[in-house]
Amino acid sequence: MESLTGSLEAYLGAVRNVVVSVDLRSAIAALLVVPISSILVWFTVAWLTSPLRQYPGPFFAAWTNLWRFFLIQTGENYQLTIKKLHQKYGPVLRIGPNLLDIDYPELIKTIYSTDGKWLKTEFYHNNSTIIDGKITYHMFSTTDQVEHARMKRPIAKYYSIGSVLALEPTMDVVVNDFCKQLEKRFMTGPSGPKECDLGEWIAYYTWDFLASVTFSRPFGYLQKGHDFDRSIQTADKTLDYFMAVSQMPWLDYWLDKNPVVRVGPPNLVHVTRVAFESLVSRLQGKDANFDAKKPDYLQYFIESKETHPDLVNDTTVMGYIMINLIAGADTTAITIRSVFYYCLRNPAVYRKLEAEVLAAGIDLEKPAPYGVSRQLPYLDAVIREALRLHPVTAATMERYVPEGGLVLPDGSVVPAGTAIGMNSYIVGKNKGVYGEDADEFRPERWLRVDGEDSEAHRLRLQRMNAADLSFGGGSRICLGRLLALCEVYKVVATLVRRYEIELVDPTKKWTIEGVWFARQRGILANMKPRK
Ligand code: HEM
Repeated sequence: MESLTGSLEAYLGAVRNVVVSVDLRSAIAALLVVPISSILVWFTVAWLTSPLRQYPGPFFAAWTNLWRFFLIQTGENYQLTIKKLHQKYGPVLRIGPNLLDIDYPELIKTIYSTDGKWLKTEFYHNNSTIIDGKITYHMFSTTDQVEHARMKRPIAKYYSIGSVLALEPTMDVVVNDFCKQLEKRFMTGPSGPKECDLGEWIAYYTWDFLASVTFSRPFGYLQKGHDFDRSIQTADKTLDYFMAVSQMPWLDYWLDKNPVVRVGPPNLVHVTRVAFESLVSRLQGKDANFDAKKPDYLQYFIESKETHPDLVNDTTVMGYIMINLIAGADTTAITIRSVFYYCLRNPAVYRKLEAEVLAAGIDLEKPAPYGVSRQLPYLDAVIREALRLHPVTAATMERYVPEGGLVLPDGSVVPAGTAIGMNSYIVGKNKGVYGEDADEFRPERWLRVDGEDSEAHRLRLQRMNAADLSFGGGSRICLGRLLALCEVYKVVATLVRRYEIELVDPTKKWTIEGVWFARQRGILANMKPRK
């Protein structure tokens, strides 16, 4: 009897447990089902009612920005995928619930305009710092046109060709130092000639170059021969963070700008410290690196404090210094690498370039003057072609469509508030502008061809120039482009003049890392001095 009662109790207990667990499971299910189904309904309604539904693109991209977020993690595959999708779907591609990437070079002037109506989107916002507890944007990342004009006005003139050329004596010191190090370490040193990771060394050159023209003091990468403070590596990580998080800008508030635990990329500690020390010692009149007869950007920026006391203070100057370094070093390195990589893989091109540079009367012992190198048509064609085929940035430069919408060439209207833009990597290869061989490196396309009269060449050039987005466009066009070009023309002409250069393995392809700054690796070269 006792055992029967025990079994009954055990049975009832088991039934109770089942009932309780069934209740709990249904409660949990109810709790999950409601929000999940609401989210699904919300996404479905948004998808069904979106005015962008008419534009083609990958299925998931129309639902969530996560599609781009994950694709970006695959590096170069991102730009290759966007290119393939354009080939499949045509010039208008929906790559986000509210984002269109278009390949209409004829709309560059409209979207990247100077009328101040096409605002940058929040894509740019995480490129910012917290100062006095407040998120602070700089000239590249602010989306507010009035604030942008206030930042740019005091210093714009220092990026004109006149101001840039005043820095040429300082540039020459860095170019000479670059050559000295290459010769010592890879050509004539005690260990004899050996192969050089030219891509790496170009980065040492550009970082030291930018530091020298900015505050008359190189970081020392050339002298030390490696990324001794890991700043170059850190800058790469920062850019990769920028590109990933920019796909869903709100993420930055949870990560880098999180007030409790910061989960952002590493800080550029050493670069910031050197910049800060230079500013302080200059303001105190104790900067031993500065020669008052040789201007630098720090001097220009301090001058801007006097000319625009209402707009510029020491914090602004620090921001100006940092943007010079961050926007200027990797970008120019990528361009110089492209020039050498493409030319050295195309012997006929390289031979033409050598012939032109060697005939230009550039002194073997001195860096090529900008005035001379800028006048060399084939060098110019080579640099333009490198910027076209491998532009520094390989992502959509997003802008908001203003009031009134945008009528596309197919007659459809993109409503105001849509994020839209072009990608230099895509428009630079537009076959309507550059021809069927747009995917090939052919500098001759920039020159007059046999049988082409000067008017036809002028018109063709005009069309290619209008489609050139390698430095962006409109009121947000690259501020440092003349400085960058000066740096690139000088160093390419100097290296070609002084050395015989060849790739260790001309058949080996470089690898690309990154999307916003598509950085290349694996450009190994052998070099020897010209007789
Ligand atoms: C070959 C080298 C360079 C390339 C290809 C390049 C490319 C670009 C591009 C494409 C943009 C526009 C981005 C956008 O609208 O989304 C830009 C903006 C900018 N660049 Fe460069 N850049 C180069 C070198 C430099 C240098 C040397 C500096 C300064 C020392 C610099 C400073 C800036 C600044 C400040 C902006 C923001 C301009 C604004 O929003 O008003 N860049 N650059």
